Amino acid sequence: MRKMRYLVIGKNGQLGKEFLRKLSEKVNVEVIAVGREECDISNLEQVLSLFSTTKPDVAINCAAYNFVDKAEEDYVTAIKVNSLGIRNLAFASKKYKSFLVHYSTDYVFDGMKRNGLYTEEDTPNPLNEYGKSKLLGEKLLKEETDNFLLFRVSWVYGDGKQNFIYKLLTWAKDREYLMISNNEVSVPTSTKTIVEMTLKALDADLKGLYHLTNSGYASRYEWAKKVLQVKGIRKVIYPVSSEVFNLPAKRPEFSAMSNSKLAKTLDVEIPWWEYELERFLKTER
Ligand SMILES: NC(=O)C1=CN([C@@H]2O[C@H](COP(=O)(O)OP(=O)(O)OC[C@H]3O[C@@H](n4cnc5c(N)ncnc54)[C@H](OP(=O)(O)O)[C@@H]3O)[C@@H](O)[C@H]2O)C=CC1
Ligand SMILES: Cc1cn([C@H]2C[C@H](O)[C@@H](COP(=O)(O)OP(=O)(O)O[C@H]3O[C@@H](C)C(=O)[C@@H](O)[C@H]3O)O2)c(=O)[nH]c1=O
Repeated sequence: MRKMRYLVIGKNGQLGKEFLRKLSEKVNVEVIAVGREECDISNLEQVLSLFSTTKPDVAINCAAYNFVDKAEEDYVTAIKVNSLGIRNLAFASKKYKSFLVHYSTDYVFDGMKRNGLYTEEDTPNPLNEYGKSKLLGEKLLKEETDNFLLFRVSWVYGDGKQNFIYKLLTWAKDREYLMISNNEVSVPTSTKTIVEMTLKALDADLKGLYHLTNSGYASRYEWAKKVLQVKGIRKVIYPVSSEVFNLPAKRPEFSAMSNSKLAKTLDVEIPWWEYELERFLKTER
């Protein structure tokens, strides 16, 4: 029997690394992984050549331009990667009959919802260039193929530097005290949960759009307090409004998404963010 062939695109990012770790535990699968050096997703020729030589059953796209503040100026790169890059992957997936898994973000929402968590039915309205480029990526994906799983994830952390926990721990080393925003609320979500739920969704032959987060929600201040507590770091930490940082990109105030659709469809309990965070911090490599 031919082995199931997975293609992981963006192997050097935090999510890409977690997929490689998890897939290496699986038997009877073949895993091909590429980084930006091997395939720049904004380049259609490179993408087509990758798919024609590998012909994956499932392509998992972990590549993205994630620099939220930088994207305000460098929106051309953000669109090339997060929007046109996804169209390239979707086009190639359709041509070579692969199933495509892709990830979007809570930053497609404006954070103004006041009656509950964001569901898949809510209308996106991104506040910043990064969010706009990711939303356009979603649209182009759906235009090119219907053979996809699209997960919106939020506040992702794992083995890497492009996440809030890494930044917080660096600030805690360098600064006398910390100021952390208490008017931004979403769901810290681990790469481990994302990978486990994605693989379950693939096993269950799900298709379409799902919000994939850990359960519950928190402000950045609550998240930071929990990180320092678990790590045993004693540091003065003040809750402040994000406005004091005067960052280039506007961020949504409340972008927490509900994972109910996914949890109910798969009939699973998705770990609470505090539980998952503690597990991550205690087993960090
Ligand atoms: N991090 C977060 O907080 C969140 C992430 N997401 C989404 O989750 C997914 C995974 O993110 P995450 O693992 O955190 O991302 P990372 O930033 O850790 O990794 C992204 C990877 O994409 C690669 N990349 C960038 N541009 C290109 C390109 N043109 N062609 C090929 N590869 C490229 C980068 O390569 P290089 O190393 O060379 O730069 C990097 O290895 C992404 O879709 C992201 O938008 C959604 C919500 C929150
Ligand atoms: C400098 C500083 C920032 N902050 C806050 C303000 C700001 O909103 C936030 C910036 O942290 P980050 O750079 O990790 O945040 P950001 O890059 O906006 O994180 C986002 O990344 C993209 C990719 C996503 O898709 C989102 O889900 C989300 O994870 O931290 C503090 O609380 N204290 C500080 O001292």
